[in-house]
Amino acid sequence: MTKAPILVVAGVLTDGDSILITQRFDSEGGLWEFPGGKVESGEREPDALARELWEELEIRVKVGVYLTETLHHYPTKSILLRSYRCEQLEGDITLHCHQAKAWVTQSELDDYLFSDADKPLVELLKRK
Ligand SMILES: Nc1nc2c([nH]c(=O)n2[C@@H]2O[C@H](COP(=O)(O)OP(=O)(O)OP(=O)(O)O)[C@@H](O)[C@H]2O)c(=O)[nH]1
Repeated sequence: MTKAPILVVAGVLTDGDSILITQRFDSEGGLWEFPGGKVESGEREPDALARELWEELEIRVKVGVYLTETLHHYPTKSILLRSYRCEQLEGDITLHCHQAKAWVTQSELDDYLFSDADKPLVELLKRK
């Protein structure tokens, strides 16, 4: 039986020309992604994203425009990844759930290995 996809929200934070990306721990595959996480039952997506960015990075954000969504089937689960632009309002980034962060320009995105679900978003950001 096919399981329902897990709804995940991801935030695209920018500082000038740079975009924030975060790297999972090696024990979780070590791939790069956009910070965010699973939407809890009854939660609005922007609220979930703001909560996740607080939990993961200790920053308060304003969630902005919706960017895109990708339905990706991993071998053991399916993810519906929905991304939004975010503006940092408060806080200094402190990593709680990732091993590294990087601020990268559009052209540098190709230098990082992303989760498969993120590839359409990466392509979109390279064109923006
Ligand atoms: N946050 C985030 N998760 C992503 C991205 N791309 C992607 O495939 N995922 C997957 O989506 C799922 C999100 O899980 P998570 O661990 O970040 O969410 P969470 O904080 O709510 O998890 P928890 O269940 O450990 O509390 C993971 O399986 C992760 O690998 C992405 O760009 N950002």
